[in-house]
Amino acid sequence: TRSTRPQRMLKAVQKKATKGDPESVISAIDYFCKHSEWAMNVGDEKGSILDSVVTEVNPSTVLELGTYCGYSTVRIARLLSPGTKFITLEFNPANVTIARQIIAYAGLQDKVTVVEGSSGDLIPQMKERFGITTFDFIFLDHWKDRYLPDIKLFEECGLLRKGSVLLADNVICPGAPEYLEYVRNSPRYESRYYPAHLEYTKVEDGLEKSVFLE
Ligand SMILES: O=C(NCCCCc1cc2cnccc2s1)c1cc(-c2ccc(F)cc2)cc(O)c1O
Ligand SMILES: [Mg+2]
Repeated sequence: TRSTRPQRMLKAVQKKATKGDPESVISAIDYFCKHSEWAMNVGDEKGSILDSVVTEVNPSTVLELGTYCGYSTVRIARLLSPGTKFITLEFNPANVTIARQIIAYAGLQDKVTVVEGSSGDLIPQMKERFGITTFDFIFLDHWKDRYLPDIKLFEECGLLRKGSVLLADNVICPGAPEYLEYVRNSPRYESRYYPAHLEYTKVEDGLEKSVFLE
C-alpha cells in the first residue's frame, strides 16, 4: 500500500541527512517540504524564532504538545543543556513511530521522551508519571482548539511557575482566536506576538509568546 507523508519524510532524512547531526536533519526536512511535499512542521522561519526563545529561556523542564514527525522536537532538543527534562506528546501512534526514528537519527533520543496520548489525559499525569513539578517552557503545536483548555489545565494542575514561558504556533493560521484573546487579556500573562508565515508558504502566521506572572 501507498506510503504516508511522514514515512516519505523519514526516508528523505535517512537519504539526505548525516546520522547524529541535528542541523542536517532539520535541513533535510525543510528541503523535503520545500521541494517535495508540504508538511505541517513549524518550519525554518518560525523555527528560528523558536530557537531564539528556547535559547533565551534556557529551560530545565520542557513540554511540547504536538510532536508530529519530530522536527520541532529536534530543533528544541539540540539547544538544551544536559540534564534538561524534555517531554513531547503526540496523539497519532503512527507519527510517534516516525518521530522516534527521526529524533534517533539526529542522535537526540536520550534528550527527549516521546509520549503517545492526548493532552487532556496526559497533562494531569505529568507530576505522578514524570516527576515534573513545573514547566519552564511549553511549546503548543497540537489541536488549535485545545490551546485554551490546556493552558487552563496547566494552571489548575499547578504546572506553571512565575516566569514559565508558553510559545504557541499557528495563532493566525489555522488560528487559535480564543487562546489569543485569553493570554492577551489575562492579567496573569505578559504576551507578545512574533509575526512570520505559515511554514514553507507566504501565508501570514505567527507565534505568541506568553509569560506566566502569578
Ligand atoms: O493541525 C496542526 N497541528 C496539530 C496536529 C494535531 C495532532 C495532535 C493532537 C494532540 C493532542 N494532544 C497531544 C498531542 C497532540 S498532536 C497544524 C496545521 C497546520 C495547517 C494545516 C493545513 C493548512 F492549510 C494550514 C495550516 C499547520 C500547523 O503548523 C499545524 O501545527
Ligand atoms: Mg504548527
